Amino acid sequence: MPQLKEHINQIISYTLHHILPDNAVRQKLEELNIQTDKRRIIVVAIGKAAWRMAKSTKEVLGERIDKGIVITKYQHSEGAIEGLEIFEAGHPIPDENTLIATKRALELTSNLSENDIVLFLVSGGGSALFEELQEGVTLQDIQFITQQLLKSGANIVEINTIRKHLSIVKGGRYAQHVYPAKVITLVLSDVLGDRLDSIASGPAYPDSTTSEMALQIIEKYNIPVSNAILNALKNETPKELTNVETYIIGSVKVACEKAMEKAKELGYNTLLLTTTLDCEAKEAGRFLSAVAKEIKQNDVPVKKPAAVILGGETIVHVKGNGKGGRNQELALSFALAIESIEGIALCSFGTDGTDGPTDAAGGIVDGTTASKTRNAGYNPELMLENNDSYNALRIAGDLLITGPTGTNVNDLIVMVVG
Ligand SMILES: Nc1ncnc2c1ncn2[C@@H]1O[C@H](COP(=O)(O)OP(=O)(O)O)[C@@H](O)[C@H]1O
Ligand SMILES: O=C(O)[C@@H](CO)OP(=O)(O)O
Ligand SMILES: [Mg+2]
Repeated sequence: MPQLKEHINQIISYTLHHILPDNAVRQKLEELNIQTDKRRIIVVAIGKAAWRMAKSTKEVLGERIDKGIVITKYQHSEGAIEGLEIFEAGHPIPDENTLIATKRALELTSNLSENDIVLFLVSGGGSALFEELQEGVTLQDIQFITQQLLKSGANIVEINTIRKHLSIVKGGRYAQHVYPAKVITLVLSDVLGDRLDSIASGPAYPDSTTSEMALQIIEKYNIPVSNAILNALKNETPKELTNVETYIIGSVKVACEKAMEKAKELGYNTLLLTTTLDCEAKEAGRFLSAVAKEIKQNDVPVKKPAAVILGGETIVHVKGNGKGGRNQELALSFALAIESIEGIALCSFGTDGTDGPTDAAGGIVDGTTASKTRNAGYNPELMLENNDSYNALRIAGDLLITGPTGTNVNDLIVMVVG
């Protein structure tokens, strides 16, 4: 069904264009009237959307910015921004450059006074990109624990509970560093339910998680850690901060709305199924195949031609040694369940343009996908089992490749039944 996939592509392009943070940043800064504030302004931008958020901020505030820094993932900077220092670092595992860049951010925001504002631009990815180590914790410790957590099936709230308690800039501690300056934070949310203390591990937000919770998570997922790490986890994060002001300027809900808008324009009956999908990726794929078949056969719960939209972040228990991501895994599982059925297509992708440790944003599949992989001599069921969704979809020619998008509001799924 080439036309269905073409429509999905149009829905995706439209959505990605309309969820760039530029306008939302501009609007919020104007609404807050920061230009006229007499205090000195220092910009600190972290995350995968940091560059674009900083660029729009510069466009609005110009010379009002005294100094600033952008810390983003490799290949996510789009060039120089006058007056701001730009750093790129490792994600999702922090590296030496994370520490170097963060050290610089801390220097730029040291010894501040009540006459200063830190304009903190936060997007997902910030946890790996903004890190200063607690005494007794090494970079290798953080890298190892992050690796273990990422493949354990732990969700991002759980992962960040650990990250917050091991860090001296996360979980509200960065706000303490800049005190008594005011931190005004604009947040692009990539966490379900927009939990501000979880997005980028909430460097300037009171932490709702505790050391006890962190220790329970270590136990729940059997993460091997030393006594030094257990001790570090016992350092409690701040639960109250008096110098922070926080605003959410975008989330997966906006992405879902934009996708619905374009689908309607293309003539589809639309259904927003959820903005909080959070189950195992391949189960979500299988479940959605059942919804698609119901629509195809009975026009239930929505009449054909139908576009069903979902937002969220699934999880994967990575057990195999293949290559993939949660969106590709969902798409492959869906493709297997609708193999050879016509009139159904689905795309699941990360709005940041990267799904797992791959160069794909996700997968865009239909009833021909699994057969194409099979006809090339591969076994797509085994590949799914081995968490090798990237190669299964690559062989079928059904990866979605966008490159870094400039934004990051979690994952979007567009399913169409014609
Ligand atoms: N081979 C694989 N198959 C499926 N998922 C994987 C695989 N390898 C890693 N992942 C998942 O990819 C996630 C990280 O993906 P990424 O797109 O970078 O996340 P985010 O955009 O939230 O930073 C990990 O949590 C892990 O569960
Ligand atoms: O930085 C983080 O903690 C998470 C959530 O905000 O982002 P990402 O999943 O993109 O790494
Ligand atoms: Mg994420």
